Amino acid sequence: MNDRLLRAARRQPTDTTPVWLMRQAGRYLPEYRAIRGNIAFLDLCKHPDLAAEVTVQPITRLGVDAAIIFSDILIPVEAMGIELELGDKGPHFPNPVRSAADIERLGVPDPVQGTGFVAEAIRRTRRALNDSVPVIGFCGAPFTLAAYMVEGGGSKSYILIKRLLFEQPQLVHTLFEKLTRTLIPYLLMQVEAGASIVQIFDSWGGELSPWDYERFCLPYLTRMVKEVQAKGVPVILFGTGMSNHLPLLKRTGADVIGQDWRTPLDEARRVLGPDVAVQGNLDPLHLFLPREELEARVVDILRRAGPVGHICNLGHGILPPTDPEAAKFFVDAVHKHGFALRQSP
Ligand SMILES: Cc1c2[nH]c(c1CCC(=O)O)Cc1[nH]c(c(CCC(=O)O)c1C)Cc1[nH]c(c(CCC(=O)O)c1C)Cc1[nH]c(c(C)c1CCC(=O)O)C2
Repeated sequence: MNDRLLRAARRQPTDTTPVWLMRQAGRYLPEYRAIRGNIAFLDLCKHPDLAAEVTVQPITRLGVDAAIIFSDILIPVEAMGIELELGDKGPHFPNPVRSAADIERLGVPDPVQGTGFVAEAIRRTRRALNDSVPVIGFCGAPFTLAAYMVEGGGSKSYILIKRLLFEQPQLVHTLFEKLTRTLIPYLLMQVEAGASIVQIFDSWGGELSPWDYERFCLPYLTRMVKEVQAKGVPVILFGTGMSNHLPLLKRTGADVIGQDWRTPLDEARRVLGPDVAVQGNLDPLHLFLPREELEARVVDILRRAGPVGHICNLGHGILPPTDPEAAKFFVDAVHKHGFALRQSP
């Protein structure tokens, strides 16, 4: 198996820098759009054969060093018994979670009964890949998931979830506790099915001050990280807008801390110290730069990160209008300059 990504996560030497792209299976790929043209997004997630097929698409086309299972962070939330719609405008919960009774009604699903199709997609993906690259499992973090559940969908201001947090903190702790008791077995099911590493997406965690993040999020994240690591599997923790939260993220014990493009990786390293790996962090919009400028950004990222303990990636998900050739150029440039960096560090 190409184990560059797993070695980098454990800060072991590699021949070059491993790379994958958040949202690497998605609408920028014509072969994804061809399948998605005939099936709704949630149905695609729940159809293990097709989910495995789209998971493998970017491996074949881009030559990335890992597959991330095709699914969504909201899949286990739906299994808690709340109606979820995923339309053109993003996720929508027609009956958002706003009261004690709403939280009381949520279940803690058995992972196989509620979301067994994810495990099946992982098994089929591993077979299709013939174990050529590792499979990344994932879930959302309690705050990011709760933000969708309480707001009823995406948000710009996060007023409802933050008001609930500050006006009725005990309610939010009850919700986070239920989410954590759902997410830990969900991640362990993915590990059991063949995920070799997992990523926790706290995409909107940067909306909270470090003070609130420490009190409301850290205890749950730390539990999730510990339980996965107890199975011998490394954990990547990713968030955006969290330059000032890095000391907290480090305290979760995660093996890898994912960075968006706002934090230069040498600065992240200065704060995080030598015993944590970093992931990132090209601005997804940089894939629209002329090729030689894109290449210069890659060289800069690799130099700042150094040769050990770096998984290269975008700073957030790849955007639908991106040219797949630009994504391929990015992956090739990381591999080429990653080799060169190790010849003359
Ligand atoms: C916040 C979040 C969500 N989902 C996810 C996050 C965290 C990552 C991040 O911060 O971006 C995680 C996610 N969503 C998807 C994956 C698949 C794996 C991958 O290739 O990275 C992963 C890891 C597929 C998807 N999830 C979604 C799509 C688009 C669905 C389609 O085909 O129409 C895909 C490929 C839908 C989705 N799902 C979500 C949103 C906001 C949207 C709509 C945005 C959009 O339309 O691009 C919630």
